[in-house]
Amino acid sequence: MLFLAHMVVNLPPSMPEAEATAIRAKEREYSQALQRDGRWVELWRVVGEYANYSVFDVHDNDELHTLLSGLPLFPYMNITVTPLARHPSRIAEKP
Ligand SMILES: O=C(O)C[C@H]1C=CC(=O)O1
Repeated sequence: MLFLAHMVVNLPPSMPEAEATAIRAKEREYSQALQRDGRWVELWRVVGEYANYSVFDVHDNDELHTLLSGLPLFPYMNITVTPLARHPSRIAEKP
């Protein structure tokens, strides 16, 4: 199942820079592992915002929830999830 996720990151200004840097490094490692295993299919920065649009390919809602709630930045994110279905007018085929 494909899902679009909009993630907005709000790190508290009071968070020490070293802590913010460490959590961002963990987030990068976590997200790249999921990209490598094919579940995090797209990752795009929203221009001018500390936010992204991502596409996930997972088995079900529970898997997506587990994956999202495991994000190191999860406690500092607002996430909106939209389930996706194939558009009937789409030409490009993806397996
Ligand atoms: O930077 C972000 O948008 C938040 C998050 C998503 C992937 C990642 O590495 O960090």
